[in-house]
Amino acid sequence: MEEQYSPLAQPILYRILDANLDRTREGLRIIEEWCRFGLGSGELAEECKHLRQEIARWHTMTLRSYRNTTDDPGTELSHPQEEQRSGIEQLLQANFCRVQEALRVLEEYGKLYHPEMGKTFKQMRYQVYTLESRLLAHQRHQVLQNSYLYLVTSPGERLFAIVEAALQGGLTLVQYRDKNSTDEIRLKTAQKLCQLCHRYNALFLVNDRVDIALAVDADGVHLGQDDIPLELARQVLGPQRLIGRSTHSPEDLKRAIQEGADYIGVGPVYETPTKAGRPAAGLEYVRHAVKNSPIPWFAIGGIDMNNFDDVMATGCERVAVVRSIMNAEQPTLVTQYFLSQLNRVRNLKAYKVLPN
Ligand SMILES: Cc1ncc(COP(=O)(O)OP(=O)(O)O)c(N)n1
Ligand SMILES: Cc1ncsc1CCOP(=O)(O)O
Ligand SMILES: [Mg+2]
Repeated sequence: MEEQYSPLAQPILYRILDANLDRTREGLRIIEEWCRFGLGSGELAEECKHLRQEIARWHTMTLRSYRNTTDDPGTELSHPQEEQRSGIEQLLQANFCRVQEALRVLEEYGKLYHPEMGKTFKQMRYQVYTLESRLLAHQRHQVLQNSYLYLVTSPGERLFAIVEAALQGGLTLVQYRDKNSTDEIRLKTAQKLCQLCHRYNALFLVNDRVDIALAVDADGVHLGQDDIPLELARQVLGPQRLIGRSTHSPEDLKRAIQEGADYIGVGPVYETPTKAGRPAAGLEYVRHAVKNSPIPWFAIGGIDMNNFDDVMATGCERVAVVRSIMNAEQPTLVTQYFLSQLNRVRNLKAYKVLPN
C-alpha cells in the first residue's frame, strides 16, 4: 500500500490500526480453516483468503513497526467466554463478531490515516456480513444433507428431556410441532428448544410458524399444503434458512421442488393418530419419491421399529418420526437404533449390496 498518510497520523493511530488489522486477519484465518477443512468449501475458503490478502495490503511495515505488545494493557484482558467455546457455531460467531468489530474500527480510524481506508473497510465489513450468511446457509444445508433421522416433537412434560436424550443419541434434526398451546408458550418453548438443539450442533425448525421461527432464530420452518405459500415464507425467511414442505402425492412433490423447498416430507406412509384424519399416502408414494426427488426427503407417518424395514425396502433413506421417539422409554437408545439402521442401509447401497 502506498504510504499517503494524513497529517493526523501518529503512533497511537498506527498502533490502533496495526492491532485491528491483526485481529481481522487472525479472525478470518480461523473462519477460513473451518470453511476449508470443516465444510470442504473451496469457494468460501477462497473468499476468506481474498479478504485476508486485501487486508494484508494495508498492513504495511510502517504500521507494524509501531507495535508495542509489552506496554499494551489489552493483552492481559480476556473475557471468561473467550476461554471456552460450546461448539463450532459459537466459535464461528465469536470470530465473525471480532472481525466485524475490528473492521468497524479500521473504517473509523482509517479515515484519519488514508482517504481510501474508510471506504475500503466499510465495503469489507459488508462483504463479511454476506460471508457470514453464506457460511451459515452452507452449514445448514450440509447438516440437512447429513441428517437421515428427523424428530418431530409432540408436547409433554418431558419434552426437553426427551429431545436432549435423542440429541445425545446423535440426532441432528428437530422440528418443534405444537398444535394446541398458546403463542406465549410456543415462543418460550421454541426458544429453549432452539438453544438446546444448537448446543448439540443440531438443526432446529418450527412447524407451521414462520414468525416464531424468525423470533427464535431457528434454522427454518416446516410448511404443510395448507400453510402459507412457500414463496412467501422464502421472502420472509431469506435464502439462508431452510424450508420443508409436506407432500402427499406426486403432484405435491413436483410442486414443492419447483417452489424451491429445501427438503420434503413424504406421507403419511401409514395412518397415524398423530395426524388423525389424514389418509395414508402409502408405500407406493414413497417409491415414487425414491425415483423422483432430487432433494432430501423424509418418509413420515406411523413409522416405528416394526415397519421400519418395509419402509427402507422401498429405497427410502430418511425417516421422520413423532411417537417412536417421543413416547419411547429410552429415547437415546431408540435414536441410536434408527440411526444405525439408516446407516447400515446406506452402507449396503454404497457397497452395491443393495441397489441405489
Ligand atoms: C417432516 C414433516 N413432514 C410432514 C409434516 C406435516 O405437516 P402438515 O401437513 O402441515 O401437518 P402439521 O404437522 O402442521 O399438522 C411435518 N410436520 N413434518
Ligand atoms: C406430522 C405428520 N405429518 C404426516 S404424518 C405426521 C405424524 C407422524 O407421527 P408419528 O410418527 O407419531 O406417526
Ligand atoms: Mg402444518
